[in-house]
Amino acid sequence: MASQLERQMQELIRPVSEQEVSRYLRKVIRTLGTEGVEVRSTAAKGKGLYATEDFNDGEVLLKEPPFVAGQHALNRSKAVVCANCFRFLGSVELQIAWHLLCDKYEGQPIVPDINLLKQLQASKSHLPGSEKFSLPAPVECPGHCQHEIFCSPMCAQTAWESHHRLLCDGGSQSARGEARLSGSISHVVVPAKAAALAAFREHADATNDIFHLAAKVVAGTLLDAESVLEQYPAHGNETAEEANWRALRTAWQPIAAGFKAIWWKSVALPEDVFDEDDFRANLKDLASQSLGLLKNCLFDPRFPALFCLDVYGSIIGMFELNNLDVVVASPVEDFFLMIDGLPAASKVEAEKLTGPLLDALDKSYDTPCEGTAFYSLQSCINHSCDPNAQALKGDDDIDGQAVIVVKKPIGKGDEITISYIDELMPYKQRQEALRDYGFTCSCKVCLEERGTAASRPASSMNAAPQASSDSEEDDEDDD
Ligand SMILES: C[S@@+](CC[C@H](N)C(=O)[O-])C[C@H]1O[C@@H](n2cnc3c(N)ncnc32)[C@H](O)[C@@H]1O
Repeated sequence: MASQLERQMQELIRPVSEQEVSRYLRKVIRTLGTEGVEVRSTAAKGKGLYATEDFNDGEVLLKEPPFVAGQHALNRSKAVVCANCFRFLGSVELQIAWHLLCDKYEGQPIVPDINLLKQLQASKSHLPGSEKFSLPAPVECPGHCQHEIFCSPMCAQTAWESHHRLLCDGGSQSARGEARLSGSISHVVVPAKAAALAAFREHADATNDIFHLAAKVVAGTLLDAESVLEQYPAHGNETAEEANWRALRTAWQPIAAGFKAIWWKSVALPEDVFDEDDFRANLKDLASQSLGLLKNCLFDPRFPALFCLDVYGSIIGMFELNNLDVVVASPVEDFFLMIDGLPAASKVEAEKLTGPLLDALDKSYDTPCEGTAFYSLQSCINHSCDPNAQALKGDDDIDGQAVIVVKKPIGKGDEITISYIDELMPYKQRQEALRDYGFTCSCKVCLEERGTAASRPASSMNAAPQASSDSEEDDEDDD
């Protein structure tokens, strides 16, 4: 007979009822204040986002902050951003100096003048015209750690309450056990926990950024479960274990509503991998290492099911199947464009200072903030190769919100679709790219193109994705 832990684990990873999902997503829509959309399910595609009113070309139909998100590890040396909303911080000077001080060639910084960079970083030196690009001053993490900074006390508090309270190593203060902040899961970070957090972070940085997001989900679920227990402690005949399980199931709702599959079972097999069992076993092993390190920092005996490997695998699988890239344009790019557009005499003068910096930044002068995020509502939008909407940011969108813009008129009742891939690719490449999402596209364009292929003479037939033929003839046909 399955143990209680096994039963709880199975319950967390199984798909939940449509009613439960709808209830949760209606709450998300209400909280966002979004109008004109609803989530519905169909047998063919599962959940989808539908219009409940007409939308015109160019209208923004959804703006949604991430449920969980993170800046890519490699991008952290290029862009100093708010760890909660991804706005660029400080000043253009800080951004340029940080980027150039982090850029290394054979262990040495590639910099024109290291003293100048340090002065720019400390706001002791200024670049001409930079005041036109004012950025929010960095706000320290409430737990005084060095890993996360924010654009405002509100962002700091949001991150703190949603996950960071458990993932903060609290800098020197709390390492000595002095920091006491809101909430009853203690934030006293003893050196052993700080070391365990560092080991987890190091492993995620070296292997897969997605583990950072998974850790935020685990931490957030623990904090939510704790808060459910505080508000609704065990009552009547309920045992403490039953109350803990009730609290965990309630806290798990946002993840339960996400489209999921276990990571190592669902990732598409890369074309150059021939030993599938070995490939999947390696991914599972990687997730197991990461979970082991996370347990060293966060394990809570009240909620053991949250630390089962399959549960961790389904959180990661949820990102794999739903993630949207976070891209926020850099103000540094606009700054150099402004310098370039100055009247000739001022430009010559300004470039005495900015020219060597631009040369040193070279092609990466316009590097945006890059990361990855899971959005509760945006992740319900299905794919079409002829989409009526797109994820598209405007000049005002200077944070990590998902912005979905209407691409062609949408009528009341229509399904809202975006393209997960470059929809201009030929049929076969599109299906290949969609393998990562685990489905064969049945949008109107694909059905038509499949029909065309099926009606061609056998000798020149374009292979449907399942029949995958790699011959050159097929490739040419696709074009
Ligand atoms: C980001 S989710 C979209 C929401 C999803 N339908 C759900 O139930 O949560 C992506 C998944 O939706 C399904 N899907 C999206 N677009 C589809 C399409 N055009 N045809 C068939 N399935 C699709 C696939 O299972 C895909 O892996």
